[in-house]
Amino acid sequence: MIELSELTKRYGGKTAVEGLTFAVRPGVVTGFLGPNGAGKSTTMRMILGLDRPTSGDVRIDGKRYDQLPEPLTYIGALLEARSVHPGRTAYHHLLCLAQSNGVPERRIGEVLDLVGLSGVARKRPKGFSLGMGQRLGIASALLGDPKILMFDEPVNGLDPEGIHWIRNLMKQLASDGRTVFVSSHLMSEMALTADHLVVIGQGRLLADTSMARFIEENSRPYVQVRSPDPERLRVSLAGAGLRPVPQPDGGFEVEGVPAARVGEIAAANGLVLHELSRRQASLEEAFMRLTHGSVEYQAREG
Ligand SMILES: Nc1ncnc2c1ncn2[C@@H]1O[C@H](COP(=O)(O)OP(=O)(O)OP(=O)(O)O)[C@@H](O)[C@H]1O
Repeated sequence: MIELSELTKRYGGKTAVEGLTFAVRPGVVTGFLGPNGAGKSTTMRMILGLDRPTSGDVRIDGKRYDQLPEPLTYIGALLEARSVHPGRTAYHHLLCLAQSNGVPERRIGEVLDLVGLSGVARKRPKGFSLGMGQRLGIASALLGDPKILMFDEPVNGLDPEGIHWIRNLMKQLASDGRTVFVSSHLMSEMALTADHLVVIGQGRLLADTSMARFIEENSRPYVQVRSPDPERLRVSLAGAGLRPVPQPDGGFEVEGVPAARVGEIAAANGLVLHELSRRQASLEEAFMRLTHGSVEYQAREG
């Protein structure tokens, strides 16, 4: 478990993270979301002891990072910036990490196998593709067989096969009972991967809730309905006190009513329907709605 308590970080006059309190629990994938500059990387760096909090504190299974005897065996992380010594082979890179963390050498073969890099173990990572580099980063994170894993933008720049692989790996790690904390800007990907969400904006906590509740609380469900006779459908729905919103495909979106009621109104008016479905907004729409007020860098609408 990762526990943050009133965590605050200031860089001069700039407050990057302010009073963050939340816990990341084992057994589920927890997504970490926030607009650009919200403070996600700063928070992750503080969890790993790479940045000192101005105030507040972070505990990894009850201990501060600098109190962990062999940190890699407690928490493994993939951060955005890759830090691999250019002169070392993939195997040698992992060997150095293993030796400084009391990890037996045989574990290197296991993690290389797990991430699919056994064939290039003796090659230097400077010739690796982005996907191979990410796999090596993940091998480093898994090396100490830690109970807690943290990934900052793990799917950045990966092809669909690589994205699919990382998604399944994270789910597998969580179902093994590990704590998995992952940041990403790809909402559709996050919706497929995370069970729980922590959302921040301008350094402050905006939400700490399950994926399903987050979407439900930050979006309104609606009914999508389509008929070969759209004008009569519109008149019938409006006559029943509803507000059908026309869509480009000739259908309507209707808020604040169950799908069954829309079907009954259509039947009572002898209307044929080609579509009647209940829709929930996507994670992306829910995220945009929640964070709208805390977006720091916003492009002008063209
Ligand atoms: N070393 C630093 N010195 C000064 N300001 C910093 C430093 N690191 C981060 N910041 C500022 O703190 C804020 C939070 O940055 P951070 O990189 O943590 O955000 P983020 O949520 O990870 O953003 P992104 O999604 O763009 O990666 C930003 O306004 C950033 O400019």
